[in-house]
Amino acid sequence: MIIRQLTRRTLRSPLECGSQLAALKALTGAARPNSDMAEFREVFSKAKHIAIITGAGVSAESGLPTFRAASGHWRRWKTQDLATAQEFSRNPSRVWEFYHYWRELALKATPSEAHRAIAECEARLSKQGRSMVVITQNTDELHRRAGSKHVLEVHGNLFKTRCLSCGDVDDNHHSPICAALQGKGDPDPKCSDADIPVRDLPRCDEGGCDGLLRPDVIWFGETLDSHVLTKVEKELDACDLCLLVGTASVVFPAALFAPQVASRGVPVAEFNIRPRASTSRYKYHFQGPCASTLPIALARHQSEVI
Ligand SMILES: NC(=O)c1ccc[n+]([C@@H]2O[C@H](COP(=O)([O-])OP(=O)(O)OC[C@H]3O[C@@H](n4cnc5c(N)ncnc54)[C@H](O)[C@@H]3O)[C@@H](O)[C@H]2O)c1
Ligand SMILES: [Zn+2]
Repeated sequence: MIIRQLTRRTLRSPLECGSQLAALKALTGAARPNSDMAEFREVFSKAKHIAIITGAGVSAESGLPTFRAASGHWRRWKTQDLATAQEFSRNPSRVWEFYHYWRELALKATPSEAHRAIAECEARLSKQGRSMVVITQNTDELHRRAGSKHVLEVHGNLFKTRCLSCGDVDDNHHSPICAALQGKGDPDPKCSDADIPVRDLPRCDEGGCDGLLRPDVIWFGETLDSHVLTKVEKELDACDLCLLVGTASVVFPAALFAPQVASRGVPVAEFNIRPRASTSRYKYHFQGPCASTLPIALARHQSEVI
C-alpha cells in the first residue's frame, strides 16, 4: 500500500510538484471531471461506504484560516517551519505561542454548515446500514464537535498533549493551556516573541513527572501514527465513494489518499473553491464554498426511506 511509512511533508518546488502530478496521473488516469450534481446524487444514493477526506478548507467558514489564506505564515515565520520538532527544541516558547493561537481560535470557532452536513449524513446513513468515515488533516476537532462519530485525525489533535519525558498523551482543552501563555500568540508580524522560560510552558501533571508537554500533532518530517494509517488504509480500500473536501493536497502522505481510491475505479468527488492541478484526475468537481455545496450533495436522497 502506497501510503504506509511516509512522513508528513509539503511539496516545496514546482519540479517536485510536477513529478508528483505525474505520479498522480499514473495512479488515476486522465479522467475529465464533471460537476453534474444530479448525477453525483445518484452515485451517492447507492454508496454503502463513503470516505470523506477533509482539509483546512472545511474549517475556513468556521473562521479558521487555511495556511494558504494566511499566506502560510504566523508572524514572520512559515508555518511549515514552525511545525517541526527541530523548531520546538530550538524555541519551544515560540512554537507553543503558535499552537496557543490555533487552540484559542479553534476553541472559539463553531462547526460550519459543511461540518454539520457531514455529521448529519453519517447519523442518517448509519440507520440504513451504510457507513461514513471522515479522514481529516485538520487538528481543530470541529468534525467531532459537529457530531461526526467516525473520525480519523491523520495529523493529530490540537487538544491533546504529549509529555516529552514520560510519553503520556492527554486530552487538554484548558484555555489558556498555561498561565504564561495568557494573551500571547498574536500572529501580527510586528509582534515580538514572548520568550517564555521553558519551566513556565505547559508541563506534565502525571504522577509528579513535570516534563515539558508538546502538542500531540504530527509535525513536518514526522511519521504518521501507524495505527491511524492502518485504519485509513482499511477505509480507503473499502469505500465505494470518496469526497475530497477543502484540501490543496500538497501535504504528503494525505495527498495520496484520494488518488489511491481513484486508481481502484471508485468515484472521487472534489469540493473546493477553486480547481487544482490534480482536479482533472477525479470524476466530479464541485466548485464553491463547501458550506454551500456539501449540504446539497449530502442531503437526504429520495430513495432514502429511513
Ligand atoms: N483547521 C485546521 O485544523 C487547519 C487549518 C490550517 C492548516 N491545517 C493543516 O495544514 C495543512 C494544510 O493542508 P490543507 O490542504 O488541509 O490546507 P491548505 O490550507 O493547504 O488548503 C486549503 C484548501 O481549501 C480550499 N478552500 C478554502 N476555503 C474553502 C471553502 N470554503 N470551501 C472549499 N474549499 C476551500 C483551498 O482552495 C485549498 O485548496 C494540513 O496538514 C492541516 O493539518 C489545519
Ligand atoms: Zn510526563
